[in-house]
Amino acid sequence: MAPRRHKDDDPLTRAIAPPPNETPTERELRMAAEQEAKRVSDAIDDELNRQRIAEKKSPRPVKILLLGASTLISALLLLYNPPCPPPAGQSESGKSTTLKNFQLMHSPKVRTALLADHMALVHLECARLSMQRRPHGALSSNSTSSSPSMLSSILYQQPTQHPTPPHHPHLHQACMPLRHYHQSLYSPTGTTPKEYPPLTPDHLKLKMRLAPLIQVEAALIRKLLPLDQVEDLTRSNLTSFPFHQEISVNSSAGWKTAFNRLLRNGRDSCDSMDLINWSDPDDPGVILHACSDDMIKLWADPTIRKLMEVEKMRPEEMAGFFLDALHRVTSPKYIPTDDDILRARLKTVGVSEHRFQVKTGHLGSSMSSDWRVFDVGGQRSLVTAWVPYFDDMNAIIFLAPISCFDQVLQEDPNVNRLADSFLLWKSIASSPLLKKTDLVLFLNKCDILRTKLESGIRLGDYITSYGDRPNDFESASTCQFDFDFRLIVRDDDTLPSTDLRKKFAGLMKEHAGDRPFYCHFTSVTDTQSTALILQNGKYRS
Ligand SMILES: Nc1nc2c(ncn2[C@@H]2O[C@H](COP(=O)(O)OP(=O)(O)OP(=O)(O)O)[C@@H](O)[C@H]2O)c(=O)[nH]1
Ligand SMILES: [Mg+2]
Repeated sequence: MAPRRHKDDDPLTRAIAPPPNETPTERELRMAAEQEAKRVSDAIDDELNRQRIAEKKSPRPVKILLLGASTLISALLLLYNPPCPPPAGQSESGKSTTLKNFQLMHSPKVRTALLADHMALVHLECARLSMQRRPHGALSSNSTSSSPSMLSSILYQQPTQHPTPPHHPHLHQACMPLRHYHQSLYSPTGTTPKEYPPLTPDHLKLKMRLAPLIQVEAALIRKLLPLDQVEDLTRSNLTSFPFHQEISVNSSAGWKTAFNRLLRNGRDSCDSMDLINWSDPDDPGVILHACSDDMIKLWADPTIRKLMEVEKMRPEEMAGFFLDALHRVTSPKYIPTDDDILRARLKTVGVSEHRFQVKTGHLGSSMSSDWRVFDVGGQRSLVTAWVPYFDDMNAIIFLAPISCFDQVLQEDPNVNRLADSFLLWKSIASSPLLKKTDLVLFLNKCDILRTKLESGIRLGDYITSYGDRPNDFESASTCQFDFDFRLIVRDDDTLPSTDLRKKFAGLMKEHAGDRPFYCHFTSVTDTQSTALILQNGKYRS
């Protein structure tokens, strides 16, 4: 029989036992410290109880979950079919941008806090794009660029040679327009021969003058990420700066900004002097300002434009639209505008809750001034993190980027992104878990859809039955046609005849019966129109 343990053997008892040979004075001090600790603990308990009672008495908050394609389908599959790996998803549908609209409208202090981080983000975007080193997979979903690394290799590694094809064909295809992907599939070598314009010694000089941007990139990443994340990155296989990967911020981690300090000091406005140390020659803002003319020169250079044309790159459609505003964003007086804040891209990792006081509440719930908006990162690894948020949401805002008709999923080049959105919408509408949740559909990125169609990208090249109908936004969004996408391998690729909005409405009716269908054509980077939708409660369309 095992010997009985004496209570003094218990490590916890030993840990809290008074020290042996304790003097009366020491004992007195210890007792006082213990009493103080108990007082603090009781106060915390009282406060928590008080908050619980207050929350019970106050009207229920309106809870809104922001979802884009991938997050939802991954969770549903996990719930219904755990062994099945979640499918590839679409991030960049505009969830965080919608959240930022809420923040700009309802939280002036948060707006101030966003400034410093977004200045760094805008600068990072300029530095990376000017070096043509935007990371793989980090193209905004509005981009149809096939391979920024290709241009990078021309400009930065082999300036006088033709580039070699990328090492990883799958990555290369990630955001490739279907047509080009199609061509590459059926061309004998797997790639279409391209004619690159020759570079001159002036381009080499330009490249050398822009070299300090590498240092800027590293410094900005350090500025943006919490210390532990920077350390993790440095420890990973990317052992040195600059990092060839997309920057993401875990929503639970506070950004480490100068502005958090300002906020703590009660400041709610700023000027650029708060954000750039002009006496430090290594400050990213100072270097960018010094490189500004060369960056502008680079982007105006006809050879570089031609290179981008050959590579099917459309920088104006990327998040880095700031390249058109280089002079403004690198000027000493630069402070990010609301537009800049909405357009700067930072991938979300994790689930974050944001609280707002809203004067009128809609979305089909009880009136309440307290709104809680949940933003969920679009990566599949986060699935389990946000599943618990499902059951008590008043509404889900589901963002379907409709400009993606000519793009395929990053992880599955056989699936058209728009077709994937239909599938995901169907999954939400038919989910028994969401029976009591209002579903609000944002058909997002309308501005990009319009630009794409105007630039001559034909809907009919991707959606067969669209045929020769007028290639403009109005026809595309309202005309009746079959959604039979090219290059879709799923069984349900022949979809019923309807227009874009009606297609989603039809799926809702088919799978959710007579539940109300709230739908909006949105460009959530447009603060004014988005504010109208969010503020005036025009949810019923
Ligand atoms: N032009 C345009 N850009 C948009 C629109 N909506 C989002 N974007 C841009 O698309 C990029 C991605 O948007 P996010 O809001 O970060 O996407 P997300 O869904 O939060 O992505 P994850 O965090 O990766 O899940 C950002 O650069 C946005 O500025 C839109 O309606 N029009
Ligand atoms: Mg996000």
